[in-house]
Amino acid sequence: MEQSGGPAGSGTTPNGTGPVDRPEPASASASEPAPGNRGTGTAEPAAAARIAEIRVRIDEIDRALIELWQERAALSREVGATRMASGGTRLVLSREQEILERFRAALGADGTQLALLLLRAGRGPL
Ligand SMILES: C=C(O[C@@H]1C=C(C(=O)O)C=C[C@H]1O)C(=O)O
Repeated sequence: MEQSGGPAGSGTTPNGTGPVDRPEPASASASEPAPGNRGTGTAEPAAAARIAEIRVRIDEIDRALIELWQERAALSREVGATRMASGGTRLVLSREQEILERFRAALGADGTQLALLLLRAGRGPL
């Protein structure tokens, strides 16, 4: 995958002053981290240990997000089916606007994009 922050493999940010942002070495070399630190992106043991610890929580959060995402989509589909079976509309745009605004207020422009994906997950593309 393309790395951001400078030309591939340059090892510096665009102005050359920022932190090093180079991809992991593809194969064993002098600069490769010790085996216990592999995959953390640093050869410094204390930093590698902290990164591994934080990643445990990140993985928990990701699992919860995926589960909540799927639950929300199923509930949204159920609302749509219930409404249509009762002669109602498939969508309620005023409610979708409220949700978009909720996410925008909390997270800014990325929140709007996230809410659009959430809404789409529950009803498919328009
Ligand atoms: C779930 C509903 O139906 C649709 C889906 C929505 C959603 O995923 O949040 C919101 C509005 C509706 O277009 C609802 O009306 O609450």
